[in-house]
Amino acid sequence: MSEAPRSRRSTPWPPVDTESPAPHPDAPRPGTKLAVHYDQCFGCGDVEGGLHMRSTMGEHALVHSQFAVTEAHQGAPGLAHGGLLACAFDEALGSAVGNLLRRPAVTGKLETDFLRPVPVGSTLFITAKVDGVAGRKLYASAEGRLGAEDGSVAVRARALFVEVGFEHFTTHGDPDALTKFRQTPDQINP
Ligand SMILES: CCCCCCCC/C=C\CCCCCCCC(=O)SCCNC(=O)CCNC(=O)[C@H](O)C(C)(C)COP(=O)(O)OP(=O)(O)OC[C@H]1O[C@@H](n2cnc3c(N)ncnc32)[C@H](O)[C@@H]1OP(=O)(O)O
Repeated sequence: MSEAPRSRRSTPWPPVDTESPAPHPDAPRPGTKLAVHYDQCFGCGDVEGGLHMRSTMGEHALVHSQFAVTEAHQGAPGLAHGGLLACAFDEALGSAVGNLLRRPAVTGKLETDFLRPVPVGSTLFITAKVDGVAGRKLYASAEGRLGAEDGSVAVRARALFVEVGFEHFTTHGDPDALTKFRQTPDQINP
């Protein structure tokens, strides 16, 4: 297959003036395996049929995540479903934002570029970073490589996360589940 285009993007990123993302003093050190942020999370939790993603804090404020594509993740025969790939990137990007900035945030916008097919049986190595902060708006981007950290780029994504107060989750979510969530060791607990 010919080399995929380096970029199919024409719009600047981040799309607004931002400040450099200063990692939180309690951000995990490089080499730290990142904890499951919520055991019922479809992305990283121990959920049947979930993505079971695992992430590690890397050097230079990069977060490395792996998504092992199984038969349960198919769209076309033998190939990963694009929506599930977007989900994997939502998780990887959210993990970068949550762990580096330690600010509760939700995905406001998520865009993906699918550059190469991702086969069942492959592992996508996703590297995510926070690109900039503008008040509550937290911009992050990621790329996913096939089979190895230096494999071919198959997917790129970028996202806007919006910082929210914990009332976001109590108002719109399940307060009992949130109570359980906040009892998770090392969780963000303002
Ligand atoms: C998740 C737990 C986190 C807890 C912390 C643990 C961390 C642990 C570590 C890590 C693991 C995390 C891994 C998880 C990964 C998965 C995350 C998800 O799946 S999140 C679920 C999907 N997303 C939603 O359900 C949002 C639904 N939307 C909303 O609730 C609202 O629309 C919200 C909060 C996003 C914004 O609403 P407003 O009323 O608070 O604020 P307004 O004024 O509308 O927006 C604020 C600014 O953002 C811009 N904005 C908002 N959405 C935008 C968009 N789509 N495009 C462009 N700009 C947008 C606006 O234009 C505004 O900008 P201007 O301040 O005026 O400059």
